[in-house]
Amino acid sequence: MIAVKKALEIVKSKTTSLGEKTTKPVEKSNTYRLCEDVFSPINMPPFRQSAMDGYAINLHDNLTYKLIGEVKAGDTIAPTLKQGEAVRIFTGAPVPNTANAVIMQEKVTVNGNGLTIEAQPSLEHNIRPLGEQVKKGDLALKRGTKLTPAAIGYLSALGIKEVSVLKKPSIAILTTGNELIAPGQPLSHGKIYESNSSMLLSALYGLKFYDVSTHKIEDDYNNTFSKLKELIEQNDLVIITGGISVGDYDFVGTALKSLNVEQCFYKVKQKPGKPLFFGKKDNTSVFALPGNPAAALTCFYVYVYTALQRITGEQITELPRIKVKSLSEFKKQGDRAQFLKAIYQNDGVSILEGQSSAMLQTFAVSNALVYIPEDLFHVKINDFVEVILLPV
Ligand SMILES: Nc1nc2c(c(=O)[nH]1)N[C@H]1C(S)=C(S)[C@@H](COP(=O)(O)OP(=O)(O)OC[C@H]3O[C@@H](n4cnc5c(N)ncnc54)[C@H](O)[C@@H]3O)O[C@H]1N2
Ligand code: MOO
Repeated sequence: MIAVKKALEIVKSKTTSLGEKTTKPVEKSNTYRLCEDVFSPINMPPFRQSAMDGYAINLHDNLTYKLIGEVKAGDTIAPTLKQGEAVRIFTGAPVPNTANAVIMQEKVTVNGNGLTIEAQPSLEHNIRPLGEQVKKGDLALKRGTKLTPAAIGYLSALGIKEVSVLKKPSIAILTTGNELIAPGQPLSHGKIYESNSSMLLSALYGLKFYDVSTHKIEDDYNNTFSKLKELIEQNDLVIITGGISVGDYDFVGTALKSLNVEQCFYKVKQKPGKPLFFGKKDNTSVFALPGNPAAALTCFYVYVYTALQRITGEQITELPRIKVKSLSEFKKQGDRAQFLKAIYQNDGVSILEGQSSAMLQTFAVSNALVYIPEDLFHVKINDFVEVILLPV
């Protein structure tokens, strides 16, 4: 059995960025990282643009101008202004080449064709210069930039429709157990509804991993072997739940061994999630999570999350951890490190009742896990504890 910290170090050292490229439509590239520099195909803005609703003028040394026309957003033909002339103009409209300032309408007096301004503006006042944001051919976004809604808007504004990004992993979830029935089917004695696949699938979707398939097998060695062989060959990450403990019908460990999956660790000194397995076959990472649902989800947030961040080339690979005052007292039994379901609010963290690894009802209302290291046995009210913030 290895310590939590050591297990996390091993996950980090054994996982690395996939380094494969793929092309995505820009609107579907949120959270992907650019794998190439993007150069702007246009000047942005592509023309001298009015920043205000008002009047574009061709300056002269007098405060009165003659109105000769109008330019609105989208107009492609521009009037020609002589010195001392003005046109009505609107925000976003192209400023005629013959105008050199825009005066907002609140600062003028209009009298028929005559326009009087309050004071002489500076040259190019209220005009967004051509290429102010980025010039044609210049670097728009660097390789490695994580695409956010703002970045997607920016690239779209440059007319870019597709981006070359780092591929995200293809992931398979495999649930094991004769007792598992799909929700919607009648429940006979001895059976339970299978819940780990929808739980892990939604956690992955929440983290923006969409290339995920789910599979289910019964407790049968040959099926376990052949299904795992197929999934490991076809995916970058395989997440198994159940069948990893020491029961006579727990076949996952032996099947992984026969498939020559390198065992990086098996069994961690923690509660829940003691029988956690992590292994590698070529470039595929394999996690066998305990079947107990709360143990499976805890291991997902602590270990699988970290592997996913490493595989996608992120610098920060663990969920945020903060030190917060405990609003509860907690006495630990045993000497394993513990991850306790908890609710974090501004004034502190409450450790909840009902910490069994078989139960999800406590987890369902939690937004944090309190980490109790191996050498901590008693948490008193107002003691500072380490809190892992869950992405919920
Ligand atoms: N003699 C020992 N027995 C057990 C030990 C041990 O050290 N010695 N460890 C216990 C611990 S701790 C855990 S955790 C479990 C893990 O066992 P497995 O990973 O082999 O999981 P299963 O036995 O297949 O299932 C455990 C539990 O979870 C339910 N389950 C499984 N899959 C799902 C699913 N997809 N959806 C919902 N629920 C699921 C399953 O029915 C069991 O109740 O081993 C202990 N035993
Ligand atoms: O380690 Mo198990 O996950 O406690 O139930």
